[in-house]
Amino acid sequence: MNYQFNTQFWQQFGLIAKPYWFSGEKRKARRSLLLLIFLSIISSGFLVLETLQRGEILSGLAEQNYSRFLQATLLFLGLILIGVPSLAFNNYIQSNLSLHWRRWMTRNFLERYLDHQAFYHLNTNSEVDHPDQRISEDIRAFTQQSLYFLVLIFNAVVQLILFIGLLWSISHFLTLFLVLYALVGTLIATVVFARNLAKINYVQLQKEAELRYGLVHLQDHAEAIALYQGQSQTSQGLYNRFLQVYQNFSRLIKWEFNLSLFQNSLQYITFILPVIILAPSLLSGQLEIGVIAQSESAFGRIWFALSLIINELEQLSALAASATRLFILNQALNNSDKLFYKQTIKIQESQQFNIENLILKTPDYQKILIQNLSLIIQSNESLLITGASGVGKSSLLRAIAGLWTSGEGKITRPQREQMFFLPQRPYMILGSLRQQLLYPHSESHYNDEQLLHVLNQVNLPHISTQFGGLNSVIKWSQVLSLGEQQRLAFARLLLHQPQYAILDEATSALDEENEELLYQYLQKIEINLISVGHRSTLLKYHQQVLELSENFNWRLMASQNYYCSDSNP
Ligand SMILES: Nc1ncnc2c1ncn2[C@@H]1O[C@H](COP(=O)(O)OP(=O)(O)OP(=O)(O)O)[C@@H](O)[C@H]1O
Repeated sequence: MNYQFNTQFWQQFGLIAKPYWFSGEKRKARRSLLLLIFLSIISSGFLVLETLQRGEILSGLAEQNYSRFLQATLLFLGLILIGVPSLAFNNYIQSNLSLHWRRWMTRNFLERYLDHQAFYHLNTNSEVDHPDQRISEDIRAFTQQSLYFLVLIFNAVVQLILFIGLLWSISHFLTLFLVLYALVGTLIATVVFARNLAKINYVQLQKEAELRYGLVHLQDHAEAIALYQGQSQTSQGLYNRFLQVYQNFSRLIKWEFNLSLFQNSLQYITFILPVIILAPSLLSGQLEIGVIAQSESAFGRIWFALSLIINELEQLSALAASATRLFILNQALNNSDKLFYKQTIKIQESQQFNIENLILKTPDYQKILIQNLSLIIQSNESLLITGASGVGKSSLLRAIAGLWTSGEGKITRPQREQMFFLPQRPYMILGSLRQQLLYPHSESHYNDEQLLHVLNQVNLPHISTQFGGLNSVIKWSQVLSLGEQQRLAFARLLLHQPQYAILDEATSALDEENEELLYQYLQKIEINLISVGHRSTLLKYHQQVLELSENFNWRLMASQNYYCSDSNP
């Protein structure tokens, strides 16, 4: 991980920042950026002229010259009329542009996160922790802070150019002294503080994400934790997560304290420096008092420009941490299909279904689950997969889906759109009952009557009225029993009517009567089944049985023979 502001860091930064400015929105984005730069010039010009006029007002007063005083005051008021709206508009454009940038980046990351099911693979990669936080928090910080610094640096450069002339005309020595002073300060700040602060900020983001994840986990598993009476263990776990946040933040506070000492020491000396250096010229009558005020202002502005890194080091370190986290996520998303696993099991799409010499391993390649499996499922046949817990039944389904590719051999199967998977744990989306039924599609080709009919078919005639109709949005996973959720999942399957239904213990929570009802519907509409299950009652819906056993052994037989064999389920 890179915590230094070196070339590599800036390359990574550029890689994250660049795409938006070359995207379909580039014209609008660049126009806003140009406007922002223009407003920055106006605002900086306003600051120079306003400084000069303030000096003039003071000099007019000291000289007791009424017309000089009046002219300077009127000019000052005129400047305010132009300058103040420019400053406000400047902020408005900056916030707006960063919001658009954030929208674009969020969409871009989200699309790639969901594309090719990268979210599934990323979950098993420890380097890319908490992609949720990277997509929400880090993108927000990155877009806001990048523009903030861009404007700040631009303002600094403009003010440097404008004020350095003014200060140079007052005192060469003062100008040179200030430049040297700021350079030495920046060097010390970068070497001593920057690297440590960026690292601590990076860890802070990580720890905050872990704490938030723990709290969300508690919310998601509230019932299980309450039934186990696991509150004290959970509370301890959450507090431990918070302690890590606390400890790292304490380190951050200490470093910020040291930085603040350093910043303030440098800063306060600059308040008195111009007066000390120019005092002899003022006392000897060479300079007016107004010039001292002008030089103080110019000195302050130049100091602001030159000490940008020193003064903004905390923010810069936070930006560096977010940029690094986004860079890592970006890289993982770009390589999600090849980064984590070697693609070894071949998948071929066809109307046939067969498996040839399959060796299936866990994604970390540490354990062989199935060795040399070959089978054919005829177009009018169904397959029941059975075997002891943990032998690899669900993993075989993952390989068929293309989620796990670790191993060897070839799987020939129809396109994914023609296959419908019901996973072991029913998945209830956050949405209405209608969306629940239509999932994973969002557009409905079905009217209310058809949706209610399918609910009836899966023996859930009551849930629509019980929970406020098809459009009511509630936490379905909390209000429906496991068996009801499994029946709702079947309703989805009946609506979609795929060529193949892949059922991973999809009726495990149902009584035999309900299970029979659902399987009979599937048989009636002639969907090919690949089921994982333990009950002998399932045998009659499948023509073949694949039994997996320990030490990656397997046997395949016709279901009627399996029924008679001595190790039937
Ligand atoms: N992401 C993973 N990384 C490494 N190993 C895994 C992963 N997921 C599962 N495994 C391991 O793979 C083996 C097979 O798991 P699988 O879920 O296929 O078992 P199963 O036969 O379906 O069991 P059950 O009947 O209990 O659902 C298990 O030993 C499990 O620990």
